[in-house]
Amino acid sequence: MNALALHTDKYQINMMYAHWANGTHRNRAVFDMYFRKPPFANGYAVFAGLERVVRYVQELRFTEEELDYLAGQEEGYSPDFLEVLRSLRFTGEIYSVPEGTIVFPGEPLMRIEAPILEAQLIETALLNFVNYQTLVATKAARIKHIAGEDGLLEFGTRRAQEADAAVWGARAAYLAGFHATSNLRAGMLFGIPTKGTHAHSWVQMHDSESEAFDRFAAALPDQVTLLVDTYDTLRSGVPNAIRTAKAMEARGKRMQAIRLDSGDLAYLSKRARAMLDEAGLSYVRIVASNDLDEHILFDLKAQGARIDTWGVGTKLITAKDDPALGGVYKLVAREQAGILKPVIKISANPEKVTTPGAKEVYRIINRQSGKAIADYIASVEETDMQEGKPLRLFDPIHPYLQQEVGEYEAIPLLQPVFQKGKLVYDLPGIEHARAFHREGLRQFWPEYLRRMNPEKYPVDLSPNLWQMRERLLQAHMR
Ligand SMILES: Nc1ncnc2c1ncn2[C@@H]1O[C@H](COP(=O)(O)OP(=O)(O)OP(=O)(O)O)[C@@H](O)[C@H]1O
Ligand SMILES: O=P(O)(O)OC[C@H]1O[C@H](OP(=O)(O)OP(=O)(O)O)[C@H](O)[C@@H]1O
Ligand SMILES: O=C(O)c1cccnc1
Repeated sequence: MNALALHTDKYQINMMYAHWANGTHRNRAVFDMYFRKPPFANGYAVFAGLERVVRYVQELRFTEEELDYLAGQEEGYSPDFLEVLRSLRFTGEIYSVPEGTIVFPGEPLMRIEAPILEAQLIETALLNFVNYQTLVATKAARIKHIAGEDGLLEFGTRRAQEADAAVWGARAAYLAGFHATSNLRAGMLFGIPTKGTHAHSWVQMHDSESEAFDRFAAALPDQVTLLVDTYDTLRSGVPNAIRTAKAMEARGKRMQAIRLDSGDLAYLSKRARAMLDEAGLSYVRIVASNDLDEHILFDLKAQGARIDTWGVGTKLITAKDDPALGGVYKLVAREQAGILKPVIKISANPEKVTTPGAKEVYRIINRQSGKAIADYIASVEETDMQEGKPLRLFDPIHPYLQQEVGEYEAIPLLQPVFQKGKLVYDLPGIEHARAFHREGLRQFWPEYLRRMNPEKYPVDLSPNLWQMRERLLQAHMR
């Protein structure tokens, strides 16, 4: 089940076949991956999915079963073509921003340079991995932004769009600042912390709530979080939890928390906090869950809710309010007579006109403030920004919006990941990627990071690139 070469759209194989039939399948091509609009009307996205992409590319090969399946297709692919597929391996270059990077619309997140046969094959899988993981990481970052230093638990597996989404979504949430997941497989696969409380069924399996609480505490004395809303949160759940906590104290143990899972979470948490404090149990924390997202968190905090840890499931793992990131993979250069020539895709919508050529992205940091001013896309041959020469920044759609910058640092965002088909990138561990993400956020003024109506962060083109795009546009308009 791990074979993923056919995890692609049929049109990719058909184009690959037609290239092969015409003898052009070894011509080199350059593709950019980027998105046009951040999800959730957020100001940015959090890039995720590279680890999955690396594993996929490393293992990319057609199995006999896959080749047999292709041989039976109505297209009648020639056996000689299937032989070419049998020996296909990725031999090209992939550049990518690291996982956890704060990214913006219109800038290349990945650049793929390879024979067209390979570059075309991997499009679908790369978009599949990066679109989903980036979406969930971005949703998680929004929730984290509101939660601040509170605890955040990922509870989404039961509502996720199948098993892969559950584990990679749990990883994306951790990358963006969640503290643990309830999914043990994600914990094992990625080395992320796991946490669990108990369900209503535990209470219902006993003759009384207090018996259920005592038996749970006896079995797992160091990991006791009791769900207090099975019958009546304030009349029975919290008083029973207090009795159990006191009995634990007599055995030298401390209850960790209670969990609220229904009703008015602001009111109930304040009342529960007061009851716990009055009983001398100020160390017992309060966990809340029930269809939470960043908006409800914001509201609950505004109401003075006394919640220490938030369990978030459905709305995070399914990105319920904006469930697809529209990342695309567009051809920007192709080999002609042995050299790579930029190509353009024209659209009546100026935002959809592609930016031709192999490009690098630089994050321009103001040396005085240490904050990011803009991202600057230049052709790979341009070196002005590495040499610190003054830059003219202007909006590619509204070129009259301009500024000059002198004292800056230009950080290249795209890193080499594969070179001539070999992995040259040291994949950072998840803890490292998570810390990198947290540090990256510090580079941005809060105006770009706020939950509602964020400022638009500038993503600009170098004058050279802009002129080249204009030239190609004019040439096609004639
Ligand atoms: N004080 C509050 N302010 C804003 N939203 C809240 C507050 N308390 C709870 N919520 C949210 O309101 C929604 C209430 O969900 P729902 O209508 O299912 O009620 P419930 O209390 O869970 O009922 P049930 O007992 O049927 O589960 C949830 O998304 C919850 O997180
Ligand atoms: O609400 P979410 O953000 O998706 O978090 C996960 C939910 O899963 C559990 O509920 P359960 O499966 O028992 O269903 P219910 O509480 O919705 O009835 C848990 O009690 C949370 O409420
Ligand atoms: O551990 C929990 O409390 C939990 C796990 C999954 C879903 N809801 C709650």
